Amino acid sequence: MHLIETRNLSYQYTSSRKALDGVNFFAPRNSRIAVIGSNGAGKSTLFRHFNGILTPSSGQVLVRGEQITKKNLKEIRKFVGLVFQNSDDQIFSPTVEQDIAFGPTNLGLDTETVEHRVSSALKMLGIEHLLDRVPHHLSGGEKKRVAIAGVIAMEPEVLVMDEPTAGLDPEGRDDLILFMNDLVKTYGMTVVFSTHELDLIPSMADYIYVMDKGRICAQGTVEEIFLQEDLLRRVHLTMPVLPKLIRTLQNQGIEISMAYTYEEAEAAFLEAFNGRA
Ligand SMILES: Nc1ncnc2c1ncn2[C@@H]1O[C@H](COP(=O)(O)OP(=O)(O)OP(=O)(O)O)[C@@H](O)[C@H]1O
Repeated sequence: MHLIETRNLSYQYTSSRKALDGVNFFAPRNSRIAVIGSNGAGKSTLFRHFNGILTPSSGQVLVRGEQITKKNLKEIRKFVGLVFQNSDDQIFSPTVEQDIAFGPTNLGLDTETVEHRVSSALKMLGIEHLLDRVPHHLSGGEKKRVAIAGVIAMEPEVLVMDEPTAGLDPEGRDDLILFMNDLVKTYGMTVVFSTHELDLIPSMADYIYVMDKGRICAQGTVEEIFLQEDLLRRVHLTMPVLPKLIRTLQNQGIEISMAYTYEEAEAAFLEAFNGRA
């Protein structure tokens, strides 16, 4: 049984084109899944189905094998935490502390547990110093961390993040990648996210879904997707810079292994060029 599964999921806002059209998606336990696609491809619409914010026009959404109903909605939202693309849609309390406490308090947890959850979430996101700040006065990157902390404080088993790296500075992005990987490795969580920063995906995901015009047009491992240059071009995406450079060198007859992360590329270049003048 998958933690999240959609079967032939379609969704239509009031406009004529379907925002989702027959989407079959699944997230197994302990996986790191990237969903990519150009603007308007349907990524946010898909994510909003995972915890019942949107209800399918047709098809099914199953969470732990169960369809989402009014009765299990609260339980589902505890299980699947969704971080919105725009942090302002998520943050509304007068202080950061109150904002992060909002979710756990709503779960009916006692004060001591709520305090513990809030301080752990602040620590995990490295934002203890923001505790008393007014959320709406924070920078974009700070707001993003607060929004993620608020969801983490609910201790979901699946964390769904819509463009989590957008607006973060380079250090903030690196911290987020380490944090996400730690959630999966140390806490056994499942992470599903969307991004336009394809270069980051090899260090953040094991599996990729490619969306175009409301459909899943390809899916596979990082290697399987990023070597399909034609497919990426067709859906208005570009191959990440490291595999693209290595592919160019290979096409020029240089013997070098394909690589996707910085560390892999460093090893591949050293192996290929070691000893050359
Ligand atoms: N509230 C809404 N009302 C009407 N149409 C909407 C609404 N939200 C999204 N859409 C439309 O649904 C389609 C999918 O949008 P969605 O936001 O899911 O795309 P996305 O892949 O997340 O895009 P982006 O990368 O720009 O965030 C688009 O055509 C969009 O215009």
